[in-house]
Amino acid sequence: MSLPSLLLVGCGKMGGALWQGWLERGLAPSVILDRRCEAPPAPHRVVRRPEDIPADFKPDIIVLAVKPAGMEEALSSLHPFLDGTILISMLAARTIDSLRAACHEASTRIVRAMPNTPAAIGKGVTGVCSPDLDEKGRSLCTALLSAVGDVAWVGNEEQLEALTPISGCGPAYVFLLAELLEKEALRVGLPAETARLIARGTVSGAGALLEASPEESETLRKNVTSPNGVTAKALEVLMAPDAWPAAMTEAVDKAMARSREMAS
Ligand SMILES: NC(=O)c1ccc[n+]([C@@H]2O[C@H](COP(=O)([O-])OP(=O)(O)OC[C@H]3O[C@@H](n4cnc5c(N)ncnc54)[C@H](O)[C@@H]3O)[C@@H](O)[C@H]2O)c1
Ligand code: PRO
Repeated sequence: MSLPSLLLVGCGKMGGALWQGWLERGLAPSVILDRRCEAPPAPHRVVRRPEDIPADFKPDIIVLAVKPAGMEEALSSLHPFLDGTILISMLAARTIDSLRAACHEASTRIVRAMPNTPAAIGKGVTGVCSPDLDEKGRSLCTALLSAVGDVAWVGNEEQLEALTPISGCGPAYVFLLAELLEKEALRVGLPAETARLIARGTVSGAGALLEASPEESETLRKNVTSPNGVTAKALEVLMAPDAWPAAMTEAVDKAMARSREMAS
């Protein structure tokens, strides 16, 4: 597959993960704009200032992955490239209306997306919505984003905001679990190297099983849990209503509230 003509703006944690995922599939953005991208593997494609983008470059798609606070500045510097393009914003807490306003009068079709960092290895999940796209535009975006993982089109921005604290933030919750398991492994007396190996292997192995198995996650959990056995004792603690279920609800609510606060 070849990519559409693509300008990636912002190549930090998230933009860099997308870039890495595309590169690993033999794809590459036509131009990457990042003011501090240090050691790019394809330097001829990377520019640090919008003035250094070739004036005759006409991107089909611009992927915006700067911090939400940098939206206006980035889009105003991109004005010569916005007419007739599709802009896919990866920004949390920036609405389609605010993106459109920041494009001023340009005839840009706006797409709002929420990716996650496993895109770097082609295992991302990206939620997407747009009121502006026809079938062809949707297919183009799907082709681009499905190169780095699963794509879930949702009907409106409320749904996109709802999935942000689940899939956008979700990898952080899973990495935290790996950190905590490693700490516990150390606490119960395992050597550091073993603690790291078994914590990472447990989280990544469970993730891989979840991916490979047709079973529900609940069934996979029950498969580990012998009646009246060892796991059951641990889950009594973790699954108590005021433990993980309550903590997860509170975490998602707090993340949603922060997203709304950042949007206002
Ligand atoms: N990190 C994640 O897991 C994640 C997940 C989903 C969505 N997002 C969204 O992605 C966006 C980027 O987040 P991040 O974590 O990658 O941040 P980051 O700070 O790591 O990356 C932002 C990059 O943008 C560059 N940049 C800033 N202003 C620029 C400009 N005007 N022109 C060119 N380059 C510019 C910076 O140099 C930096 O490399 C955010 O809006 C965030 O909401 C992040
Ligand atoms: N990372 C971004 C944040 O923490 C958005 C979702 C994941 O704000």
